[in-house]
Amino acid sequence: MAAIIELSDVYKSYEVTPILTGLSFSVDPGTIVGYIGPNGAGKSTTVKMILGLTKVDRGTISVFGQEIHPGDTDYKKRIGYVPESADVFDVLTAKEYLGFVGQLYGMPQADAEAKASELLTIVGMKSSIDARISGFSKGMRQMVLIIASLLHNPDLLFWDEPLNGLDANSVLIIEEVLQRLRDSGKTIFYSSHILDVVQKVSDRILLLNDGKVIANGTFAELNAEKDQTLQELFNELTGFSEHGQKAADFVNVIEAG
Ligand SMILES: Nc1ncnc2c1ncn2[C@@H]1O[C@H](COP(=O)(O)OP(=O)(O)OP(=O)(O)O)[C@@H](O)[C@H]1O
Repeated sequence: MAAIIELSDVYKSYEVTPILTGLSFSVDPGTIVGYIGPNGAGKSTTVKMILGLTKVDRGTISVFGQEIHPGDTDYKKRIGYVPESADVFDVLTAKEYLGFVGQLYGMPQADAEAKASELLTIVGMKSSIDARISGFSKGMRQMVLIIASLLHNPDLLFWDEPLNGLDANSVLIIEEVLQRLRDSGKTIFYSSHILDVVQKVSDRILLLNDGKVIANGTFAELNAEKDQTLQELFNELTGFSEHGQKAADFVNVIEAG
Protein backbone atom coordinates (compact mmCIF):
# COMPACT_ATOMS: atom_id res chain seq x y z
CA MET A 1 0.00 0.00 0.00
CA ALA A 2 1.43 3.41 -0.98
CA ALA A 3 1.96 5.70 2.00
CA ILE A 4 -0.22 8.81 2.24
CA ILE A 5 2.43 10.63 4.32
CA GLU A 6 6.11 9.84 4.19
CA LEU A 7 8.92 11.65 6.03
CA SER A 8 12.48 10.66 5.27
CA ASP A 9 15.41 11.78 7.44
CA VAL A 10 13.90 15.17 8.27
CA TYR A 11 15.90 17.72 10.23
CA LYS A 12 14.57 20.91 11.76
CA SER A 13 16.15 23.47 14.09
CA TYR A 14 14.83 26.75 15.44
CA GLU A 15 17.79 29.15 15.56
CA VAL A 16 20.55 26.84 16.79
CA THR A 17 18.33 24.47 18.73
CA PRO A 18 17.83 21.13 16.97
CA ILE A 19 14.24 19.88 17.30
CA LEU A 20 13.99 17.06 14.77
CA THR A 21 17.15 15.11 14.00
CA GLY A 22 16.51 12.47 11.37
CA LEU A 23 12.76 11.99 11.62
CA SER A 24 11.41 9.22 9.38
CA PHE A 25 8.01 7.55 9.30
CA SER A 26 5.22 6.70 6.91
CA VAL A 27 1.45 6.58 7.33
CA ASP A 28 -0.85 4.23 5.43
CA PRO A 29 -4.14 5.58 4.07
CA GLY A 30 -7.30 4.70 5.97
CA THR A 31 -5.65 4.67 9.38
CA ILE A 32 -5.73 6.71 12.57
CA VAL A 33 -2.19 7.41 13.70
CA GLY A 34 -1.63 8.68 17.23
CA TYR A 35 1.39 11.01 17.26
CA ILE A 36 2.61 11.40 20.82
CA GLY A 37 5.67 12.72 22.62
CA PRO A 38 6.72 14.94 25.53
CA ASN A 39 6.04 18.69 25.55
CA GLY A 40 8.32 20.44 23.10
CA ALA A 41 9.29 17.21 21.29
CA GLY A 42 8.30 18.70 17.93
CA LYS A 43 4.86 17.22 17.20
CA SER A 44 3.26 20.50 16.11
CA THR A 45 6.43 21.36 14.19
CA THR A 46 6.12 18.07 12.29
CA VAL A 47 2.55 18.86 11.29
CA LYS A 48 3.43 22.43 10.30
CA MET A 49 6.21 21.13 8.05
CA ILE A 50 3.85 18.65 6.38
CA LEU A 51 1.39 21.51 5.81
CA GLY A 52 4.12 23.76 4.43
CA LEU A 53 3.66 26.25 7.27
CA THR A 54 7.27 25.99 8.40
CA LYS A 55 10.29 25.06 6.33
CA VAL A 56 12.21 21.80 6.43
CA ASP A 57 15.98 22.17 6.94
CA ARG A 58 16.90 18.80 5.44
CA GLY A 59 15.17 15.61 4.31
CA THR A 60 12.02 15.01 2.29
CA ILE A 61 8.29 14.96 2.93
CA SER A 62 5.77 13.36 0.57
CA VAL A 63 2.01 13.70 0.85
CA PHE A 64 -0.46 11.78 -1.36
CA GLY A 65 2.59 10.17 -3.03
CA GLN A 66 4.20 13.48 -4.14
CA GLU A 67 7.18 15.17 -2.58
CA ILE A 68 6.14 18.60 -1.33
CA HIS A 69 8.07 21.82 -1.92
CA PRO A 70 7.70 25.36 -0.53
CA GLY A 71 4.80 27.13 -2.21
CA ASP A 72 2.87 23.95 -3.15
CA THR A 73 -0.80 24.49 -2.40
CA ASP A 74 -2.84 21.96 -4.39
CA TYR A 75 -2.35 19.06 -1.99
CA LYS A 76 -3.69 21.18 0.88
CA LYS A 77 -7.18 21.21 -0.63
CA ARG A 78 -7.49 17.57 0.39
CA ILE A 79 -6.35 18.24 3.96
CA GLY A 80 -8.21 19.35 7.09
CA TYR A 81 -6.33 20.83 10.04
CA VAL A 82 -7.24 21.46 13.66
CA PRO A 83 -4.31 23.48 15.03
CA GLU A 84 -3.28 23.24 18.67
CA SER A 85 -4.23 26.87 19.11
CA ALA A 86 -5.94 29.17 16.68
CA ASP A 87 -7.16 32.71 16.42
CA VAL A 88 -10.77 32.42 15.37
CA PHE A 89 -12.30 35.65 14.08
CA ASP A 90 -14.24 36.68 17.15
CA VAL A 91 -16.33 39.34 15.44
CA LEU A 92 -17.90 36.78 13.09
CA THR A 93 -20.77 34.47 13.91
CA ALA A 94 -20.14 30.70 13.77
CA LYS A 95 -22.00 30.53 10.45
CA GLU A 96 -20.10 33.45 8.95
CA TYR A 97 -16.75 32.07 10.04
CA LEU A 98 -17.44 28.58 8.71
CA GLY A 99 -18.86 30.02 5.47
CA PHE A 100 -15.60 31.94 5.09
CA VAL A 101 -13.46 28.86 5.78
CA GLY A 102 -15.52 26.83 3.30
CA GLN A 103 -14.90 29.48 0.65
CA LEU A 104 -11.15 29.22 1.27
CA TYR A 105 -11.50 25.55 0.37
CA GLY A 106 -13.39 26.40 -2.81
CA MET A 107 -16.95 25.79 -1.58
CA PRO A 108 -19.76 28.22 -2.45
CA GLN A 109 -20.36 30.28 0.71
CA ALA A 110 -24.05 29.37 0.92
CA ASP A 111 -23.26 25.63 0.71
CA ALA A 112 -20.58 25.93 3.37
CA GLU A 113 -22.94 27.87 5.66
CA ALA A 114 -25.75 25.37 5.17
CA LYS A 115 -23.45 22.42 5.90
CA ALA A 116 -21.97 24.21 8.92
CA SER A 117 -25.46 24.93 10.29
CA GLU A 118 -26.40 21.26 9.98
CA LEU A 119 -23.23 20.14 11.73
CA LEU A 120 -23.59 22.73 14.51
CA THR A 121 -27.18 21.62 15.05
CA ILE A 122 -26.14 17.96 15.34
CA VAL A 123 -23.59 18.76 18.06
CA GLY A 124 -26.12 20.77 20.08
CA MET A 125 -25.05 24.28 19.02
CA LYS A 126 -28.17 25.23 17.02
CA SER A 127 -28.83 28.29 19.16
CA SER A 128 -25.27 29.52 18.56
CA ILE A 129 -25.22 29.34 14.76
CA ASP A 130 -25.82 33.07 14.40
CA ALA A 131 -24.06 34.10 17.59
CA ARG A 132 -20.67 35.84 17.59
CA ILE A 133 -17.73 33.59 18.38
CA SER A 134 -16.49 36.16 20.93
CA GLY A 135 -19.16 34.85 23.32
CA PHE A 136 -18.31 31.17 22.87
CA SER A 137 -16.84 28.93 25.57
CA LYS A 138 -13.54 27.16 24.96
CA GLY A 139 -15.31 23.91 24.04
CA MET A 140 -17.68 25.69 21.62
CA ARG A 141 -14.72 27.32 19.87
CA GLN A 142 -13.03 23.97 19.64
CA MET A 143 -16.10 22.43 18.03
CA VAL A 144 -16.10 25.26 15.46
CA LEU A 145 -12.45 24.44 14.67
CA ILE A 146 -13.26 20.75 14.28
CA ILE A 147 -16.14 21.55 11.91
CA ALA A 148 -13.90 23.98 9.99
CA SER A 149 -11.42 21.14 9.38
CA LEU A 150 -14.12 18.86 7.98
CA LEU A 151 -16.44 21.08 5.92
CA HIS A 152 -14.73 20.32 2.59
CA ASN A 153 -14.72 16.56 3.24
CA PRO A 154 -10.91 16.16 3.19
CA ASP A 155 -9.09 12.85 2.69
CA LEU A 156 -6.40 13.58 5.25
CA LEU A 157 -6.85 15.16 8.67
CA PHE A 158 -4.31 16.64 11.04
CA TRP A 159 -5.87 17.05 14.44
CA ASP A 160 -3.65 18.61 17.13
CA GLU A 161 -5.27 18.22 20.59
CA PRO A 162 -8.73 18.25 18.98
CA LEU A 163 -10.62 17.49 22.19
CA ASN A 164 -9.29 20.57 24.02
CA GLY A 165 -12.10 21.89 26.20
CA LEU A 166 -14.85 19.63 24.82
CA ASP A 167 -17.29 18.25 27.37
CA ALA A 168 -17.61 14.50 27.97
CA ASN A 169 -20.58 14.10 25.61
CA SER A 170 -18.88 15.97 22.77
CA VAL A 171 -15.72 13.91 23.29
CA LEU A 172 -17.74 10.73 22.75
CA ILE A 173 -19.26 12.09 19.53
CA ILE A 174 -15.91 13.23 18.13
CA GLU A 175 -14.15 9.98 19.04
CA GLU A 176 -16.79 8.11 17.09
CA VAL A 177 -16.71 10.60 14.20
CA LEU A 178 -12.98 9.95 13.99
CA GLN A 179 -13.46 6.21 13.73
CA ARG A 180 -16.29 6.52 11.20
CA LEU A 181 -14.18 8.80 9.01
CA ARG A 182 -11.37 6.25 9.17
CA ASP A 183 -13.82 3.47 8.27
CA SER A 184 -14.83 5.43 5.18
CA GLY A 185 -11.18 5.54 4.06
CA LYS A 186 -9.89 8.80 5.47
CA THR A 187 -6.56 9.12 7.23
CA ILE A 188 -6.25 10.90 10.55
CA PHE A 189 -2.96 12.08 12.04
CA TYR A 190 -3.93 12.59 15.65
CA SER A 191 -1.66 14.38 18.08
CA SER A 192 -2.59 14.48 21.76
CA HIS A 193 -1.44 14.14 25.34
CA ILE A 194 -4.70 12.47 26.37
CA LEU A 195 -3.16 9.04 26.12
CA ASP A 196 -6.18 6.93 27.06
CA VAL A 197 -8.02 8.39 24.04
CA VAL A 198 -4.96 7.90 21.81
CA GLN A 199 -4.76 4.28 22.98
CA LYS A 200 -8.46 3.78 22.29
CA VAL A 201 -8.75 5.33 18.83
CA SER A 202 -5.35 4.82 17.15
CA ASP A 203 -4.58 2.02 14.71
CA ARG A 204 -0.90 2.82 15.08
CA ILE A 205 1.10 4.93 17.49
CA LEU A 206 4.21 6.98 16.74
CA LEU A 207 6.21 8.14 19.75
CA LEU A 208 8.50 11.12 19.14
CA ASN A 209 11.36 11.69 21.54
CA ASP A 210 14.75 13.42 21.23
CA GLY A 211 14.08 14.40 17.62
CA LYS A 212 13.19 10.95 16.28
CA VAL A 213 10.45 8.35 16.31
CA ILE A 214 11.44 5.88 19.04
CA ALA A 215 8.36 3.62 18.84
CA ASN A 216 6.12 2.85 15.88
CA GLY A 217 3.46 0.16 15.92
CA THR A 218 0.00 -0.87 16.99
CA PHE A 219 -0.67 -0.50 20.70
CA ALA A 220 -0.62 -4.30 21.02
CA GLU A 221 2.79 -4.49 19.31
CA LEU A 222 4.27 -1.75 21.49
CA ASN A 223 2.78 -3.24 24.61
CA ALA A 224 4.06 -6.75 23.81
CA GLU A 225 3.21 -8.98 26.75
CA LYS A 226 3.62 -6.30 29.35
CA ASP A 227 -0.01 -5.36 29.91
CA GLN A 228 0.84 -1.68 30.43
CA THR A 229 -1.34 1.29 29.59
CA LEU A 230 -0.10 3.69 26.92
CA GLN A 231 0.61 6.16 29.74
CA GLU A 232 2.92 3.64 31.45
CA LEU A 233 4.60 2.76 28.17
CA PHE A 234 5.13 6.46 27.44
CA ASN A 235 6.77 6.98 30.84
CA GLU A 236 9.01 3.95 30.34
CA LEU A 237 10.03 4.74 26.75
CA THR A 238 10.74 8.40 27.49
CA GLY A 239 12.83 7.37 30.51
CA PHE A 240 10.62 9.04 33.11
CA SER A 241 10.16 7.24 36.40
CA GLU A 242 10.33 9.98 38.98
CA HIS A 243 6.88 11.57 39.02
CA GLY A 244 6.40 10.70 42.70
CA GLN A 245 9.67 12.36 43.72
CA LYS A 246 8.97 15.42 41.55
CA ALA A 247 5.49 15.82 43.06
CA ALA A 248 6.93 15.55 46.59
CA ASP A 249 9.64 18.15 45.82
CA PHE A 250 7.03 20.46 44.28
CA VAL A 251 4.74 20.33 47.31
CA ASN A 252 7.71 20.74 49.68
CA VAL A 253 8.65 24.01 47.99
CA ILE A 254 5.05 25.27 48.09
CA GLU A 255 4.65 24.48 51.75
CA ALA A 256 8.10 25.66 52.86
CA GLY A 257 6.66 29.12 53.50
N1 LIG B 1 8.49 29.43 15.73
C1 LIG B 1 9.33 28.94 16.65
N2 LIG B 1 10.48 29.58 16.96
C2 LIG B 1 11.34 29.09 17.87
N3 LIG B 1 11.14 27.94 18.54
C3 LIG B 1 10.01 27.26 18.30
C4 LIG B 1 9.04 27.72 17.34
N4 LIG B 1 8.02 26.83 17.29
C5 LIG B 1 8.34 25.86 18.17
N5 LIG B 1 9.52 26.12 18.77
C6 LIG B 1 10.18 25.27 19.78
O1 LIG B 1 10.36 24.00 19.19
C7 LIG B 1 10.13 22.97 20.14
C8 LIG B 1 9.07 22.03 19.60
O2 LIG B 1 7.82 22.70 19.60
P1 LIG B 1 6.47 21.99 19.16
O3 LIG B 1 5.38 22.97 19.39
O4 LIG B 1 6.64 21.42 17.82
O5 LIG B 1 6.42 20.78 20.21
P2 LIG B 1 5.20 19.83 20.59
O6 LIG B 1 5.75 18.44 20.64
O7 LIG B 1 4.04 20.08 19.72
O8 LIG B 1 4.93 20.33 22.08
P3 LIG B 1 3.58 20.34 22.99
O9 LIG B 1 3.29 18.91 23.30
O10 LIG B 1 4.02 21.09 24.22
O11 LIG B 1 2.50 21.02 22.22
C9 LIG B 1 9.79 23.66 21.43
O12 LIG B 1 10.96 23.76 22.21
C10 LIG B 1 9.33 25.03 21.01
O13 LIG B 1 9.59 26.00 21.98
